[in-house]
Amino acid sequence: MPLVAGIDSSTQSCKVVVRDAETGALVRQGRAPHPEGTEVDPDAWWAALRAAVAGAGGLADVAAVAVGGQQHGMVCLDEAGQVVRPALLWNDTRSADAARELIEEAGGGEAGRRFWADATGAVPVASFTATKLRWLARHEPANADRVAAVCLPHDWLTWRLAGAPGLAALRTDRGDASGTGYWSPRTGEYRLDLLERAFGRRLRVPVVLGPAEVAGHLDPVALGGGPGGSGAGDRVLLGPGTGDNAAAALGAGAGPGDVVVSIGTSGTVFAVADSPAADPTGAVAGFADATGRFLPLVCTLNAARVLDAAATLLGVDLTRLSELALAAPPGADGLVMVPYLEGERTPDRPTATGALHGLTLGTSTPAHLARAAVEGMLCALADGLDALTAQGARADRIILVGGGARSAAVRRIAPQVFGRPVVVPPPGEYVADGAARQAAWVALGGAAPPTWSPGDTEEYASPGVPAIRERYALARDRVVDRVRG
Ligand SMILES: Nc1ncnc2c1ncn2[C@@H]1O[C@H](COP(=O)(O)OP(=O)(O)O)[C@@H](O)[C@H]1O
Ligand SMILES: O=C(CO)[C@@H](O)[C@H](O)COP(=O)(O)O
Repeated sequence: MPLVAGIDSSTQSCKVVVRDAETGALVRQGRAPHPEGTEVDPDAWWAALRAAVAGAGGLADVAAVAVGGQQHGMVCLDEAGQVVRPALLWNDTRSADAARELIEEAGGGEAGRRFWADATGAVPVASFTATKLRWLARHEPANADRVAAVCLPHDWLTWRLAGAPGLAALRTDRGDASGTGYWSPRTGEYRLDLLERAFGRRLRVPVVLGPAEVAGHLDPVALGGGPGGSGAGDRVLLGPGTGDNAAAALGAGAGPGDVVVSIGTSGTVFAVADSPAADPTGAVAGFADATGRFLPLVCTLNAARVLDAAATLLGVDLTRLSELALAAPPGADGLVMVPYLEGERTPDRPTATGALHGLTLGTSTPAHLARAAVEGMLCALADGLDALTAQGARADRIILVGGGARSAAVRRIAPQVFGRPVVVPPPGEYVADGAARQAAWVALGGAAPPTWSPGDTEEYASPGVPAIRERYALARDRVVDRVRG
């Protein structure tokens, strides 16, 4: 019974699962929080990973481990492998002007967007690593001068697990490479000319591995002694890892015809596809997946935290928020929340703020506000679903995952907003599970990852309520920008 471990180093926390490689049965798990903020010292991820591994009983008995991580984050290393400055995360919007510049420099407008979509599968937005490199070059030239290599959160953590054995040992995978803005899912090759265009010079980048290739071995001393340490670490295989959405697709067992809607810190809507996407509108990012296929994806910056914010506004916990939302009628009698609390990426409104429309004496109740928060967050994702299907994705089945899917209100209101049923797998850590399934593939070999039972899914069906989205569409663009300073 070989065991494998999967690690999810996502925005808000690090989660570790240890599973049976052949059956997928959960053996043990651990978790630890990440610091707040859109700029984070990678050492904080490492500390959280160590704590989560210790909570999961260590890695001494596993055959392989793989890391799924939040996408796009810019981790800059100097020649000695030291981190140059705190990482800028996917939800840090300071590089929005850099994204606009890169599109302008490629011809601007439709031509500029098409250039990037054709070259890299996606139109630059502030989330992507290439725009963060441009920001660094412009705003922190002394730091920029020190950078020798750039990698992503999961690449860096895999490298740390290997003992940080020099920059030449950095490894990544197709899924995460496809979110950098300087790798082409269509050709499977880096576009270092585009990295140079963004940053001003070329940098060392991780080697891109195939889906089940070995990235190295766990360094026996990397996790230290004690309960988190690995006793027999020198033979523990490291998988290539991947971005958290590609890992979630693997963990949820998504296949052709499935659309996954993930409600975590980000809201994502994505499909597993056989051919690469290139959407010049920029709504759909044509990423690669973790199995050798593709992962067209729409991402919003505002998802589970909209619910957190609504609960804070109302002074209730998330369970009560859900009860309140379900106590108001569909459409909340016309109260609409536009949920751009962090600015927004899809649509591209990096400096937008949120808004409440439709306040009357009748809608000024906690239940209406709770319902408007759930519906507004889901409407933004429904727009994403439309964009995905407009690019040719099939949506035979919608699978709802992520922390926000633990909300009964989200599960029950989603079919009313999406206009179709949703399938909800048992509550779990699908990113960590996907990383574990990749680790099992690395450990067991074969042409495809092992088939693991998905557990009992629940289907939520309810007639669609088109008025919810119609009203949201009237409100969506009526927001003001953030006040600077
Ligand atoms: N019962 C619940 N109802 C609503 N939201 C929830 C519930 N449980 C967890 N969450 C939310 O899920 C989010 C974390 O989701 P997760 O997918 O782990 O995020 P990430 O992977 O981005 O770190 C938090 O914002 C948390 O408030
Ligand atoms: O930027 C994207 C996808 O393009 C985000 O989905 C990040 O990958 C962060 O994910 P979570 O922490 O929300 O899971």
